[in-house]
Amino acid sequence: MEKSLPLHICHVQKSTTIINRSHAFLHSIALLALIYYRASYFFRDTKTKDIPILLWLMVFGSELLLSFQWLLNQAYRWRPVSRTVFPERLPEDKELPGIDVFICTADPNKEPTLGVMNTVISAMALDYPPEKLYVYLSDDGGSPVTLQGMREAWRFARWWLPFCRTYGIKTRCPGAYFSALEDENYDSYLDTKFIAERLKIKGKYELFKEQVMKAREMGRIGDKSISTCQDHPPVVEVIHDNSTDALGVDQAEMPLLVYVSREKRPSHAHHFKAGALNVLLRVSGIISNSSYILVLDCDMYCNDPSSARQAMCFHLDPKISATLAFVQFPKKFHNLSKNDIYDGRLRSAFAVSTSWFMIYSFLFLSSIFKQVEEVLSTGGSIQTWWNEQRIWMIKSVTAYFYGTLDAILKLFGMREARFIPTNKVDDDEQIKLYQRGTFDFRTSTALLAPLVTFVILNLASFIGGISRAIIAGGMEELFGQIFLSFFFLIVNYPIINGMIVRKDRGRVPPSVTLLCVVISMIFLALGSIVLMF
Ligand SMILES: O=c1ccn([C@@H]2O[C@H](COP(=O)(O)OP(=O)(O)O[C@H]3O[C@H](CO)[C@@H](O)[C@H](O)[C@H]3O)[C@@H](O)[C@H]2O)c(=O)[nH]1
Ligand SMILES: [Mn+2]
Repeated sequence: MEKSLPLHICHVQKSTTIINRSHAFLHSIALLALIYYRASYFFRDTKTKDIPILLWLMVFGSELLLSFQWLLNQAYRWRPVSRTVFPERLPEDKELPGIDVFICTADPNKEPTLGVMNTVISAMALDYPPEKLYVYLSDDGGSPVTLQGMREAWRFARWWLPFCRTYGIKTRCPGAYFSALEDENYDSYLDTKFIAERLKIKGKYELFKEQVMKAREMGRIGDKSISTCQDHPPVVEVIHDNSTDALGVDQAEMPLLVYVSREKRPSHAHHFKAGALNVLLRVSGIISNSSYILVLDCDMYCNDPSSARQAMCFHLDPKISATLAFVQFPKKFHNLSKNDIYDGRLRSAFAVSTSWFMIYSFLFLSSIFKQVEEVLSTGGSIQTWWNEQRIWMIKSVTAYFYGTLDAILKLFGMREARFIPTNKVDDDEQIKLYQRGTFDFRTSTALLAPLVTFVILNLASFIGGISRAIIAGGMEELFGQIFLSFFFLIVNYPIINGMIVRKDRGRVPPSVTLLCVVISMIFLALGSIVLMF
């Protein structure tokens, strides 16, 4: 028997490993020195304690927290690897295991049906034996519009799938394929048969779009009293269509497509996406019961048709399959602008705060240089790093702050689990601002307030520091304060710009700025009270 070649190879990135570990070593020494300095304060003679204990504790607490975060982040820096797969070495199609694809949607208004159906179609069009592929959509909205959309998607897929297979189309999400087409102009290189076929399929796609829109209009008029998002009976429907309109393929060459809307009643907790996935497990257990499951959100699509086969290169490897739970593909975002201000690319960032001066400066520079090194070596630019800094600060004072608050409240039983699906409807004005690299501050006051307060406090700290240095001297002592607040201010210039300069609708509303000035004054007053003790 011929010796079987490996399905995948894992390479350790040697040079990155060395850089990461040396950096981790130096950085941890500096952190330990800082912690030692902070802790030694408590053993000092009370007479030499010039800084109030409360302040010391607060700063120490946040430094410990940041150090802990830093430590956790070392996990994926310790042994960076890259993996290569060889799908061509997989067993023959008839020996491949079945895959159940689970897609969840919750609300046809926030998650436009056309987008959800594009996800469904891209999953059906995966390069995998169709008789081994089963696509399930869970509709928590229980909406007839979505069900009708599924029937239309099925009809269109009968044209789309053979088109993709014949011409080896890489982008299997039709919406993405046709919109990318508009930007490119390479038709002169292509044969006329393909161009004609593509035109035909584009026509079918336009028709499909129209049908989905029509279903939406009908849904609006339909009787809302029978069922709502929160209150509806279960529906399971295997989508099929026996109409004889010129078929693209035989039914046999299409993956099975199933619509599932679980029963929801206001009196019963439905457990959000997790609850929906549980129901899909039960339904698929009866219909197909495949050994492997691919989970997608309704706003994702498979951007590489071979991804199912790629995943199988890990799952079918006898060396690791016994201990392998899941394969995770990196999320790629489409429509990212060049200067991606919201840092959608998802690289992680970190930093450590304020003046045992040498140690601080070392930690500050060490984390900045490490981050710059990582950004540049992963193909980013200085601009990317700058955006990451800003978004890290923004997330720290908003998302992480509220997340922590939420976790604490939940711990004390003062809050129940809640989930509001993200709005996936395209907002043209918002997209325009984003493409121009301008922040859109049209969001809740709760989100803006900590951010704007953070900026105002740093502004106060910067101005206060400068004037104290001028009036009373002592530039050396105040250098840390002045430098750090200046750094925060320039990184967050877009917020200052949104507060003061901009006049468009995406600016920071003046009422929010005013509110934050008041909050900042309260903070400063509290600070001075603490300083008095
Ligand atoms: O009651 C619900 C609520 C949500 N969803 C679906 O869950 C998915 C994620 O919801 P979304 O509003 O897009 O949340 P995000 O914050 O964008 O999602 C991120 O965070 C979620 C919670 O951690 C993860 O499940 C997602 O994969 C991840 O993309 C969507 O397909 C929803 O349709 C349901 O099926 N039922
Ligand atoms: Mn999402």
